[in-house]
Amino acid sequence: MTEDEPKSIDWTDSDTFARALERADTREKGNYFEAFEEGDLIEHDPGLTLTRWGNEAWMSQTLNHDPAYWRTDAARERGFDEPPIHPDYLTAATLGITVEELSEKGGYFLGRTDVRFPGAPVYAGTELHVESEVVSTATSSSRPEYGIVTWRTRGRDAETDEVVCSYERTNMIPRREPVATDGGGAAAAEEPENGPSLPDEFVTPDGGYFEDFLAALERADDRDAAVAYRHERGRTQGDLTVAGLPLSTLNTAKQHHNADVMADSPSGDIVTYGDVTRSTALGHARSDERTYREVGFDDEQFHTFVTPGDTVYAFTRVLEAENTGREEAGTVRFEHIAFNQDDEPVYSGTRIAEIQKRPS
Ligand SMILES: CC(C)(COP(=O)(O)OP(=O)(O)OC[C@H]1O[C@@H](n2cnc3c(N)ncnc32)[C@H](O)[C@@H]1OP(=O)(O)O)[C@@H](O)C(=O)NCCC(=O)NCCSC(=O)C[C@](C)(O)C(=O)O
Repeated sequence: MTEDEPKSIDWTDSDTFARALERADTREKGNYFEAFEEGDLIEHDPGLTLTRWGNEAWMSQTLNHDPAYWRTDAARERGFDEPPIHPDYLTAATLGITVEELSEKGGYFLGRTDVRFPGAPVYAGTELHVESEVVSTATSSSRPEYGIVTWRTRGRDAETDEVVCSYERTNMIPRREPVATDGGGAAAAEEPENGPSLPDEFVTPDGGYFEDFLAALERADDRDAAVAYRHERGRTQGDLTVAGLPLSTLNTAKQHHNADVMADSPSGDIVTYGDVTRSTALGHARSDERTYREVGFDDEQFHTFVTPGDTVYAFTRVLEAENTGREEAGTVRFEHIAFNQDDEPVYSGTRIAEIQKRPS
C-alpha cells in the first residue's frame, strides 16, 4: 500500500466501533403503548405447532407430572384418545405467540382472567393461530413512562378454526413519550384499625380426592376457619425456566433472556415468565390433588418479580366444592398463591378444576 491510498476503516477497532454504535439507528422490535387503540384486532403472524416435546418440556420443568398427560393408558382412563396437550402449555403457547406484537417492548405482565378452553381436547400436532383484540388502554398514574393495555386473546386450531384457548390479559407497556401526571401514585393505603384478621384455624384436606375437599370445607363451615395449606415442593429458577421455557413458546420478551438490557430496568435482572411462575405453583398444588380436568382461571395477578435464584413455592385456599352429579369428578374452586423464599406473594389467582371422586 502506498501513502496516497485511502486507509480502509477497521470497524472492529474498539474506539471506531464505539463511535459507530453511537451513530447507528436501532431497528426496533415490538410496539410502544401508543400503537394500541381500543377495538384494534391483531392477527399474530407467528404460529406454533404444539408438539409432544414442547408439552413434556413445559410439564417436566414446572413439576406437572399428572400421568394422563404422559401415558396412553392413564389418558384413556381419563377419557382422552391419547396424552393431550396440557392446558398450562396451551395457555403459555397461546400467549407466547402474541409477545412480539403486544409486549416485546418490555411490558410487564400484570394480570389475566377468564382463561378458558372451549374446544375439544387438544393433541400434539395441532397448529395454533392466534389473534388479539385491544379491550382497553389506560394511563398509569404512578408510572408515567408506562401505559396499561388489556387484550382479549384467542388461540384457534388452524385446521378447524375452533377456539381452543381464550383469555383476557393486562400488561404495563412502555410509552414512546412519557406523559405528565399529577406527581405520582396515590398515598399508600392506611392500614385499617380493625382490619380483617386471619381465621383462627386452618384446615387441611385429608387427601386429594373431591370428597376430601368437600369434607374439609364442611369441617371449616360455621367456625372461624379456612381450608388453607401450603405445598412442600419448591422450584429454584435457572436458565432453563427463566429463558428456555418462554423461548420454547416463541415468547421473545427481553425480560426473560436479555440480562444486559434488564440490568437497567425496574427488576434489575431477567425475570421468570409469569406463566412459568404460575404453572410451577399450580404443579405444586396439583401434586397434592387428583385433577380430572382443568376448567378455567380468573383474577390472575403477578405481584412482584421472580428472578434467577429465587425459589417458587405454593399456598392453596379451597373456596368451594360442588357435586355436579358427574360420576367421575366434582368441581372445586381454589385460590392459589405462589410465593418466594422470603414468603412474599409473587402470583395469585383463582382456578376451577374438576377433581376425581374416590373410587368406590
Ligand atoms: C410491574 C410492577 C413493578 C409495578 O409495580 P408498581 O408498584 O409500580 O405498581 P402497581 O401499583 O402494582 O401497579 C401499577 C399500575 O398498574 C395497575 N395494575 C396493576 N395490576 C393490574 C391489573 N391486573 N389490571 C389492571 N391494572 C393493573 C395499577 O392499578 C397501577 O395503576 P396506576 O399506575 O394508575 O396507579 C409490579 O406490579 C410487579 O413487579 N409485578 C410483577 C410483574 C411480573 O414479574 N410479571 C411476570 C413477568 S413479565 C412477563 O411474563 C411478560 C410476558 C408475559 O412475557 C409478556 O407479556 O411479554
